[in-house]
Amino acid sequence: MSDLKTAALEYHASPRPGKLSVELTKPTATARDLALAYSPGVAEPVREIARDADLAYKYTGKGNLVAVISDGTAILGLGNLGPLASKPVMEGKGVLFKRFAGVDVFDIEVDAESPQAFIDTVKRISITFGGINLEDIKAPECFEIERALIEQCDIPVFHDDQHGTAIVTAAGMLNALEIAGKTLEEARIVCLGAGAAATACMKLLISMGAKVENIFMIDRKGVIHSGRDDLNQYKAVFAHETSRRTLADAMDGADAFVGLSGPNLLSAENLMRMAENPVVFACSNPDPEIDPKLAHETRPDVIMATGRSDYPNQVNNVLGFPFIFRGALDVRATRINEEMKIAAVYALRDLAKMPVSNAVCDAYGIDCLEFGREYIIPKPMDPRLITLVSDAVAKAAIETGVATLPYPKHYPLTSVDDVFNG
Ligand SMILES: NC(=O)C1=CN([C@@H]2O[C@H](COP(=O)(O)OP(=O)(O)OC[C@H]3O[C@@H](n4cnc5c(N)ncnc54)[C@H](OP(=O)(O)O)[C@@H]3O)[C@@H](O)[C@H]2O)C=CC1
Ligand SMILES: CC(=O)C(=O)O
Ligand SMILES: [Mg+2]
Repeated sequence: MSDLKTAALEYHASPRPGKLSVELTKPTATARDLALAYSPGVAEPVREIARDADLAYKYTGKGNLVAVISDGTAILGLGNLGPLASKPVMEGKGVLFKRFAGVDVFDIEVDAESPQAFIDTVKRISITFGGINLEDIKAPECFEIERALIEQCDIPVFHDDQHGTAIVTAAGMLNALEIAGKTLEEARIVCLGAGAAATACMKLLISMGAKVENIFMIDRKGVIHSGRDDLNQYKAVFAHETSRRTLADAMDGADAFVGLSGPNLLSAENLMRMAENPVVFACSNPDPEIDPKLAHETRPDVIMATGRSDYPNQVNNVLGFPFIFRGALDVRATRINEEMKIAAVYALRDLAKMPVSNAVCDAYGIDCLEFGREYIIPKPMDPRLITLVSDAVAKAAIETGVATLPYPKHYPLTSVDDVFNG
């Protein structure tokens, strides 16, 4: 077994199985405490909530509790391995929510025989939560699932692989193109993958200025173009007239490559076809579309990112979902809208240009981090993420009328410790 494999299995198994547990937030030392926490005292908040459902936010953990829910149909880039196998990833998302944004998580793996069964299950349990983070659900089913749940629930429902990924990719892409001396409006972009993450990433880039005719999206059958008659409605949006048919065709002269597909699908030969200062986001997890070492050897001018923690430029939704939900929960937003997503993009983009503290550099064993080819996007350990991204999201929710609470008195947050000092 490789060192990482052994260490990863040991990490998950010991000293106790898994990565998350439930903690108590109130005293339980005395009979009096128990009389308040449970019978008879618990009857009082029950009566209050029955009278006014909003009081669940006052008397229970609902307002800080997010469900991370999967059916296991697209676990990272590992494919459809079923709901139970997705549990380590869902627990992992819970770890990140809590560590970076103080958000409590129940991970829920649903063994559903159909998208409708999944929707029904999630809808029925949704009242328990302040928000729902859908995770690792494959396309195209994920689109209808998310749409139906947004419509049926009055709390934020957010498919992280779509929107979290899109927000972080857009922030990184704006910075990478700036370093390459190019613009989103003019960039020719190849997107390998046409599923949940790829569709949302390209849609967001288009809404921020990229031209659909400059985007070549590729699925297992090749380039998505207007001559194809096998496209579902989600892929058809990206079809345009072109004679390019293969990944190699699409890569000729491309300014940016975004990989949201699977491991080792981008060859050195195809990388060679790109324009100067090529931007390569090989975001498939755990194994990228091209090994960064090979990419750098092939193209010394490459601006390279992956989805992983162990290379520079981690373009991964970990930079999004904890802070986006933090902001949305704190103003009790009823949804996460486009304005909130774009506010998060700009907050991430701008943070990468600010000086980085020694503490963050130390956490990564790096002497110095400065905006440039090896640092286009903030590090997840940067404590300013909760300050800037959550604040931007909360403000955008208020400005667009989806917040049901005013701007919090304890904002902007300086750390996770501030979350309950409001
Ligand atoms: N870094 C990050 O933050 C994130 C990374 N990802 C990564 O993106 C990838 C896709 O995830 P997701 O969108 O949720 O999954 P989906 O199942 O929704 O989509 C997968 C897509 O990849 C395409 N694909 C798979 N193999 C190939 C191939 N050999 N050639 C061309 N296209 C291929 C599929 O094509 P077809 O439509 O023809 O089946 C499909 O469009 C995963 O590797 C995942 O780890 C996802 C979210 C976040
Ligand atoms: C990062 C992530 O959500 C994924 O690879 O699916
Ligand atoms: Mg995912």
